Amino acid sequence: MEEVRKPDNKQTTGAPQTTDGTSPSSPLFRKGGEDEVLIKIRDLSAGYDGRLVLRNVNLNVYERDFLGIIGPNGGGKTTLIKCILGLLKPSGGEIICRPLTMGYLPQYSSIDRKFPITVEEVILSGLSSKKSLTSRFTSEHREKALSVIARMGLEGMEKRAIGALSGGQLQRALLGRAIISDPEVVILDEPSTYIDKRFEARLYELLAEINKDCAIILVSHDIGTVLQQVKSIACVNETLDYHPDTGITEEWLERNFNCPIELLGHGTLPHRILGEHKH
Ligand SMILES: Nc1ncnc2c1ncn2[C@@H]1O[C@H](COP(=O)(O)OP(=O)(O)OP(=O)(O)O)[C@@H](O)[C@H]1O
Repeated sequence: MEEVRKPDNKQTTGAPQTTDGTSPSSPLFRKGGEDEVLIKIRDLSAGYDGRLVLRNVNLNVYERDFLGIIGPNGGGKTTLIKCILGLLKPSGGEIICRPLTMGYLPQYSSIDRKFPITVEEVILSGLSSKKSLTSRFTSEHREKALSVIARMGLEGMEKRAIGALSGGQLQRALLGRAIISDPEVVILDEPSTYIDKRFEARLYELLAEINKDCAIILVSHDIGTVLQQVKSIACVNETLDYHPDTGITEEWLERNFNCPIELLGHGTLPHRILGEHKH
């Protein structure tokens, strides 16, 4: 049973209402891709208060994909994620998927740090869908939370309120919440904003590990780092331009960012970008 999210049938489940139509010449086709398509996005448009910020977006997210989403500020990356998560109703087009478990790490700026909740409670809250509203977390849930706390390098901080964490520690706690349920898709919106270089290396090791069984969608401004981690890349700037691998060119970036971008070589992969633009 697939779920179809359309403007006029929010979160309706039922048979898919469109055929895939993907062909080898289509941007939706991934070279050598025999993996199942987990999420199909077709001609999606979305926005706020009648103003469209996304138009005609087409994208497939595959099983075990590691999709990087890049793009200029305000280009619509978070809006696309909100649509995928079912938090924002599309204005047009549709998102088709079977019921999937998704873990989500929101953008840091959207977190209320004054909310009175501890590290352990934040991480456990990622298992809320595994129990009824009124029942308590089981000892197994708590053991799982402890192992995630260790994986996130937050040992000893279990009972600390999130308001007393550094930015990087809070992002690690939120990442723990996103992965504790072993979801089929993990969506990370700017996960390394406050994370230091030492944990960033661990973060990407961890993502490579969970990517063995789980698709990852990673939104980031750090194009150089993203290109070294992901399998495919999409640039969102009102529309979406998909690249089935990471072999992108400066021209591709410039076209999508609408400004000059310089890639510095580092091994075989672009390492850093410099924007010499006026806006
Ligand atoms: N809740 C909202 N209500 C009205 N407009 C919004 C809302 N959220 C985002 N927008 C607007 O929609 C556009 C796209 O925003 P979005 O957050 O999706 O961009 P983004 O690519 O994630 O940006 P950034 O790189 O700065 O995080 C922006 O112009 C933004 O101001």
